[in-house]
Amino acid sequence: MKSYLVGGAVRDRLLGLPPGDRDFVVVGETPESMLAAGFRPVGRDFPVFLHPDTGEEYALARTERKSAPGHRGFVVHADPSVTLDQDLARRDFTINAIAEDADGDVVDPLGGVRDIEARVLRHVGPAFVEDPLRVLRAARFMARLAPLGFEVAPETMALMRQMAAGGELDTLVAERVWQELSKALSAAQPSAFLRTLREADALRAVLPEVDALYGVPQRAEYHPEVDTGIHQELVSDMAARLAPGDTVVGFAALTHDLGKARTPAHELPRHVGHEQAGLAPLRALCERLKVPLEHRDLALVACREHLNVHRLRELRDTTVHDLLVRCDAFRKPGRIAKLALVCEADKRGRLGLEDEPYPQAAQLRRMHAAALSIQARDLAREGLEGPAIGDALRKARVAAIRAARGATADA
Ligand SMILES: Nc1ncnc2c1ncn2[C@@H]1O[C@H](COP(=O)(O)OP(=O)(O)OP(=O)(O)O)[C@@H](O)[C@H]1O
Repeated sequence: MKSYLVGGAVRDRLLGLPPGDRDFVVVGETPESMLAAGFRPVGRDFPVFLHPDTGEEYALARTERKSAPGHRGFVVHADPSVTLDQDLARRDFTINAIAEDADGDVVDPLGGVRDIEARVLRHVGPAFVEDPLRVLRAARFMARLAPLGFEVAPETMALMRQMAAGGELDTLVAERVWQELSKALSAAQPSAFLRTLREADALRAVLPEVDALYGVPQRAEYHPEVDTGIHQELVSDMAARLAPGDTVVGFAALTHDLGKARTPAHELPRHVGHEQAGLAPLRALCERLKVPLEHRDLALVACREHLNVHRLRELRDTTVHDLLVRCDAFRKPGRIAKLALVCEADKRGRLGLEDEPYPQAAQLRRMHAAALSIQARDLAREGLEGPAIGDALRKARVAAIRAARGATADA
């Protein structure tokens, strides 16, 4: 059987990045011959099989023809006559269209190696425009590759702009958009995702709530970067630095200030009440993209509470307790550490303030741990019952928060 390693695995090896999943393309076979060789079929859409021993994906070489709008309207043609070069030519970017045979020899008819060396993300051919998802893929590859010096080729950007202007991005289903967004958030530089989409005039179509923050001014004494859109980029990159790969933290960091787009013009550059104002657009975004619950819940908490965490040192002990209750921090204890990371990213995601200390993060974690260490069952053991337990629990937790505040101040 003639098979080649293709796609991300070859690209990442040539870039010296850690290897991810390995995908193979198979030439000269049929579904029947694959099954006879012990491969197991995957899904219905594409002729893809799993290797009986390694579980790795082997896809029959294929060509595709566009038959309807959107990313679904493809007729796939996979028979033994399809060549490796034909399969590579249907791919999105030259750096993703490099194959490697079993001896480690590289097959590169589209100049992917040259583009890797030149740090260029370039489309393979004119069929690029047939799948609007590729605009988002370009942006998420940039979130990963921009720190390595990559840029989108001007002719590729021109096609992306054309695709965005044609309105085809509206046909993308929520799951695909979320998949690309979450991959971007788990990369080193999520801001490159936003910048690339903006340059293609495509951010408005997929994330209008996020796009709306560009050009909205903020007070320069707190935000030397001034533009709220630039702030959300800096915060997203800071979150990726503080919590690498954590898309729950990353999504909350990206969306914590959405309310600032709703400030009436006569109140600018102040944004009084933007925490509450951000909840509605955030909910709309989460519903539209079917954002997973854990992501949505932390984002809502961070949107609502980030200013409270910033001024933690001024809050009364009872107020800190109520903040923890609002965050559901006694039933979902992992949430507070993530909230602290989002708030730290917010504070340090400002031009020139990247290395400012943020003692509130440790203080919040310490207060939470102290309050969490007191449980209702401990009080029940002391003979308390009914509503008395609730009152005693609150008092004991508030006292624990007070003690932890002192401990933090002494530390
Ligand atoms: N929408 C698409 N249009 C054209 N080619 C695609 C598309 N999606 C995937 N491919 C091809 O399939 C390969 C595997 O896709 P996949 O989404 O797994 O990305 P990848 O390149 O392996 O990167 P990563 O593993 O970082 O997500 C790509 O490298 C590309 O060659």
